[in-house]
Amino acid sequence: MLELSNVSFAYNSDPILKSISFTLDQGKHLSVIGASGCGKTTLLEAIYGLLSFQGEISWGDKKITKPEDRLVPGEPFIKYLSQSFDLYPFHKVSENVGKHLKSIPLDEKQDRIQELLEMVEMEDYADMQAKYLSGGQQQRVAIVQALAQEPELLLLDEPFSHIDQYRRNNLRRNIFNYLKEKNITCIVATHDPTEVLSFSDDAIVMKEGEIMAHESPSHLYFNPKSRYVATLFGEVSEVEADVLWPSLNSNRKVLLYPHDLYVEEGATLSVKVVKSYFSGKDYLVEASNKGEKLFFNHPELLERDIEVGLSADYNKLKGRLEQ
Ligand SMILES: Nc1ncnc2c1ncn2[C@@H]1O[C@H](COP(=O)(O)OP(=O)(O)OP(=O)(O)O)[C@@H](O)[C@H]1O
Repeated sequence: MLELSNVSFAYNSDPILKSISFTLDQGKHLSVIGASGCGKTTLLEAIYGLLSFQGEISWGDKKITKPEDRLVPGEPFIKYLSQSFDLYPFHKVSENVGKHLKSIPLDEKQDRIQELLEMVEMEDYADMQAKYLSGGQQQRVAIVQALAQEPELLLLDEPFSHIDQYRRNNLRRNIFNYLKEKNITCIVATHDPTEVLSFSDDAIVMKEGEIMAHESPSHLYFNPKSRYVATLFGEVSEVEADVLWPSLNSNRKVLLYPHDLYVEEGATLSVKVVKSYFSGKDYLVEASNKGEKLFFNHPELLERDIEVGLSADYNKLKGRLEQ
C-alpha cells in the first residue's frame, strides 16, 4: 500500500503541496486531476523521491527517500514517466525499449520488446532511430519503457497527451488492462475526464496544492462538491433550484451538466440561445439566462436568439443541490 501522511513541499516561500494525506492499495489505479498548476506533477515527483518534502511517504514497509539520501534520486521499485520522454535519439526504438529489460535472458528479449511495442502499436517502428519519431510516437515508446520493468508502482504524468484521439482509446484499454493483469499500482496525473471515469478506481481532485476530494470516479462525477470539481468533467451550469423547481421554495443552487437539461414547453427556466456547437451525437447549446451562461444538449440545431424553456429531473439531481 502507498501511504502519504501530511506531505508538504515548497520551492520557495509559496507552498506547492499542502499537507497531503491519502492511501492507495496495491493494484489500484488512482487519477489525480485539477487545474493546471495545482501541483499534480509536484505530487508525483515527491512520491518518486525527487523532492525534499516534509511529512512521510511509504510503500508497504519501505519509506520513500529524498534526493539528499540517495546518489541517484528516485526509487528503483517505482517508475515515473514524466512529460519529457528522454529517449536516446540515435538508438533504434527496439534498443530504447531493450535498455529497460536488463534482467531478461537474451533469447526472450526480442519477443518481449515485440510484445511491448505491439501494445502501443509501434511494432512497425522497431528499427527506426528514435530521433525520427513524431511527438506522439515518442510518447508511445516512453510508455512501454515505463512498463518494461514491471515496477511495483507506476507514476504517469499526462501519459497520452500527445497521442491522437483515434489511437488513444485503444492504447488506454491495452495499457490499463495490462497493468491490472500484472497487479501494478498506478497513479495518473491527467486533464482527461475519460482517464478518470473509465480507467481509475479512485480519483483525487487537487486545487492550489490541496486535496479537494478523494472519491470513486462515479461518485465524484454525480456528486461534485463544487463548480471547480464539476468543471473538470466538462461544461457546467449553475442554476437556482427555485427557478427549475418552483415548488421547492429553496434559495439553493444546483450544478448541472449539459445532458441534465432538456428543452420542454412551459418550463420555468427560460433561456435565449447564443450558439449551437455540433458534437456528433447532438449539439452543445450555449444559452443565456439573465446574463448567466448555461449549456445544454439538444438533438437539433437551435438558431441564435430563439427562446426555449429548460427542465431537469429533480429526483435525479436532488443530491446535487448546494448545501
Ligand atoms: N522548479 C520549480 N521552481 C519553482 N516553481 C515551480 C517549479 N516547478 C513547478 N513549480 C510551480 O509549482 C506549481 C505546481 O506545478 P505542477 O507542475 O506540479 O502543476 P500541475 O498541476 O502538474 O500543472 P499542469 O497540469 O499544467 O502540468 C506551479 O505553480 C509551478 O509554477
